[in-house]
Amino acid sequence: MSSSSSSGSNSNLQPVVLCGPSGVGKSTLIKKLFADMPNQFGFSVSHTTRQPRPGEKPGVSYHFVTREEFQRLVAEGAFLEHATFGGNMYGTSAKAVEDVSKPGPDGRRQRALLDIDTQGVKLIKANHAHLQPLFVFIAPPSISALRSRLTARGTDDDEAIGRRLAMAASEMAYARAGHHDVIVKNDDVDRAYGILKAAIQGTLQGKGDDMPEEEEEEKALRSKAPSS
Ligand SMILES: Nc1ncnc2c1ncn2[C@@H]1O[C@H](COP(=O)(O)OP(=O)(O)OP(=O)(O)O)[C@@H](O)[C@H]1O
Repeated sequence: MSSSSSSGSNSNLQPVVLCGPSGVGKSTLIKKLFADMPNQFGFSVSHTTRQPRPGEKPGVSYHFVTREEFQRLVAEGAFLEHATFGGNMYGTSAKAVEDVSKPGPDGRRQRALLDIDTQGVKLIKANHAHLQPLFVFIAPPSISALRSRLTARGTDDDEAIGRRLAMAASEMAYARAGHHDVIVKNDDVDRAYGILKAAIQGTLQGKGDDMPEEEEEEKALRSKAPSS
């Protein structure tokens, strides 16, 4: 684990990368972190090709760019991840992540918090290793628990849940190979949050939880996932 020094209130500005299957509870844990440690963490400002909405401030809400500019940034490898939603392109640049820990107008620095997928983790490791983040994998107690959570959340139909589970199986295989600094098994939210907080504060001994044993269902799902 490495740390950066700062003159602000945060002594450790190492970016935190949270990664884990859809529905595993990343947003839930992030919400707890923001409530428990207010003003210490910040999200990077994304780039987008969509038009600003009333009240949105360039460079604050988003970096608004043209499609050409966006494509140029993609070609330069500037993004840790990018995707198209509803015809508009969105991306998280390495520079935007670095900017989080630079002093803002009030002089305060924040620690960047990223919620990205395994593809993004691989890109950081391959092309943006200088960010030196703390890589945390949030693991489900089991694939069947993840299925129940996704079903209970009620935001996806069966087909989408199947796709998410196949993706989850491949992300879990990547995590089992030891690419993350810390594993947090989100069985009980408060217990999981305790481990996450200790990892972020640098007081965790070891690498957190063990990955759950690979289940037969997970193996079968993995064969259906796009290779990542
Ligand atoms: N430890 C837990 N036990 C049971 N349910 C949980 C737990 N943690 C989160 N949940 C529930 O699981 C669902 C998915 O959680 P959440 O939306 O935080 O996942 P996510 O990882 O952010 O998903 P996505 O990547 O799709 O946005 C929510 O309904 C949440 O309340």
